Amino acid sequence: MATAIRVGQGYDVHAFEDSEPFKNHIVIGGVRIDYQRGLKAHSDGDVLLHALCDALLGAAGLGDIGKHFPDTDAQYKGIDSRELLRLVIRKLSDLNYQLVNADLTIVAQAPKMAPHIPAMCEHISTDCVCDLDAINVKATTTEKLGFAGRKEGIAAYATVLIEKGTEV
Ligand SMILES: Nc1ccn([C@@H]2O[C@H](COP(=O)(O)O)[C@@H](O)[C@H]2O)c(=O)n1
Ligand SMILES: C[C@@]1(CO)OP(=O)(O)OP(=O)(O)OC[C@H]1O
Repeated sequence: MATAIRVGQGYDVHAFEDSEPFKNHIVIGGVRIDYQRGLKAHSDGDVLLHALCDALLGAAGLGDIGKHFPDTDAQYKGIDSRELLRLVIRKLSDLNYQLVNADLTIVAQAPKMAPHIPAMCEHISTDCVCDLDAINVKATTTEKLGFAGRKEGIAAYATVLIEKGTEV
């Protein structure tokens, strides 16, 4: 039995928005966080899960999230991004890939992410069908610099390792 391992990286940004349905809360890592603004998106705007989906798809050589779930398709309007993550995991599983670990970074001046990180890790490990300690979520400000520092939006980075068992 030989094991193939592959790395993937993902990056996503969503801008803050004040109109319905993006008011008063954001969703990050599947956690709803009360906030004075929302994140503009076709889906629920979960920038962290979008970066993770891109990293997983990239690692498997499957393109990116927009290729599989176009933002012009009405079936994804307002969708819970955890559903997209589970669909991505199924695509990898069909190719006999599984997640080894994911290291994720949220770039946001506000709101404070730290209290919500344990719940994010729980959601992601459940959806990725992996151990909790395979998922690491971090947050950082940009010391008020750039679009994130001006609170114009939130960015997220994801790095993943996936493995595939192959018969030899
Ligand atoms: N939106 C954020 C940003 C950061 N944190 C936590 O604060 C710590 C310090 O952030 P710096 O940008 O000053 O390095 C960081 O380690 C995070 O734990 C946060 O919770 N939410
Ligand atoms: C998730 C999708 C699909 O609803 O839309 P958005 O929520 O706008 O997110 P984005 O990261 O811009 O691109 C991926 C899209 O295809």
